[in-house]
Amino acid sequence: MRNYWDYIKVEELLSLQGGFDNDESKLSNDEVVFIVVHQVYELWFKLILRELETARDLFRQNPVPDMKLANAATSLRRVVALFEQAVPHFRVMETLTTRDYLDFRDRLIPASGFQSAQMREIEILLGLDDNLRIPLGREGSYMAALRSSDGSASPALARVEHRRESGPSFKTVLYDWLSRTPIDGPATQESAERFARAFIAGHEKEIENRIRLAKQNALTPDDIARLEQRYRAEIKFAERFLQAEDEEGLDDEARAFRRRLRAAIVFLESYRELPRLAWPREVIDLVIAVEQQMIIWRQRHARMVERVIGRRTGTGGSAGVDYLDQTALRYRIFNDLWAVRTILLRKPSVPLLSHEDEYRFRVED
Ligand code: HEM
Ligand SMILES: N[C@@H](CC(=O)c1ccccc1NC=O)C(=O)O
Repeated sequence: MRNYWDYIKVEELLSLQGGFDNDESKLSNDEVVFIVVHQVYELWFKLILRELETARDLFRQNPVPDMKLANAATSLRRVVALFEQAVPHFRVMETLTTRDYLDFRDRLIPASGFQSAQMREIEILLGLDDNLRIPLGREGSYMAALRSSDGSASPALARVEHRRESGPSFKTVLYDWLSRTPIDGPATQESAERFARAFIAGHEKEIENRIRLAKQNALTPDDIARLEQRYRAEIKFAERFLQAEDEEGLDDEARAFRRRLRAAIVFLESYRELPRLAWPREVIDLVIAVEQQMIIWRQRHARMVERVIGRRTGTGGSAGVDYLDQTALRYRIFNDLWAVRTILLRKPSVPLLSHEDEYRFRVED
């Protein structure tokens, strides 16, 4: 007969909180809290990975079926909800006082959350650039930290190695998809760059207007000079960003790709009321929401760590909170999506489209 305990595997699940010696009777409530909070996180990470993989596989198609964008949004919305649920969960860990935790902490050395394979898988699947990674301080790379203490392979290492080899990152396939956006006409380099030029002109006009208003309301001549300098820097940023002149070492093809990508993001954000652009824009907004939640997760973990162990060295050998604060600040994946929000224009200032009708609903025959 079908029953709850056989489906949820309750007995097996409740037998997994015994720590290194698999004997929960030897553990304090504090240590069982420590273990259970981690296990709950790993289950949230499991669900996040499933949804990110579904979204990645969807965008891996070329063309990406428009009818499937709603499914991608559903997966990404669930990832946001999972992180939003996981972040406050650190509150349970904060019921541990520093002294309570120190009662069993030394026995954990050198184990660390730095060895959470699924967190690494989430970073890899999203597309975190390895060049951004901050060394832990003990090993050459984050992959080395996944080896057993005698240097042998581990299930965690196998899991992460498999993820690294299991296809392109979500960022890669999403950016490829965006670079194929038909911008005010055909999906060509020329139409992308023509739109970018028109947008830059609109941006410059809007900023000039803001400088004029600032001059009318500024307090002192120094204020005017400072504000004008800032606004002119914004104009320069918009030009360099849309012409992809802000990145060193790009060859012509890579620079042309960056220009198509960035023009597409600006285009989707600027005309999102056009029906055929609505879902694509919803997707890129959800990608920002996912990355925002991941940054908040890192921050919330670091504040919990600071509350529980202060700024002492981590069991994994890192500088502890100082290391964690750096990763929260530096680990960014979707910089292009975030940067566009600096240059978007008010609706009256965006360029008029020549092929607006092509973005209205088409009656599929
Ligand atoms: C009392 C609770 C905790 C403390 C004191 C703590 C402390 C630390 C410290 C100091 C590090 C830096 C690496 C090291 O030197 O060990 C770290 C890394 C990490 N911890 Fe925790 N942690 C705690 C709970 C958790 C929980 C519940 C999770 C959930 C899975 C977690 C996940 C991670 C991850 C994924 C990293 C690697 C972060 C990165 O490299 O960006 N930690 N933790
Ligand atoms: N790195 C933590 C120890 C720790 O939190 C931990 C130890 C074993 C297994 C998971 C852990 N969680 C996160 O790092 C610390 O320095 O206290």
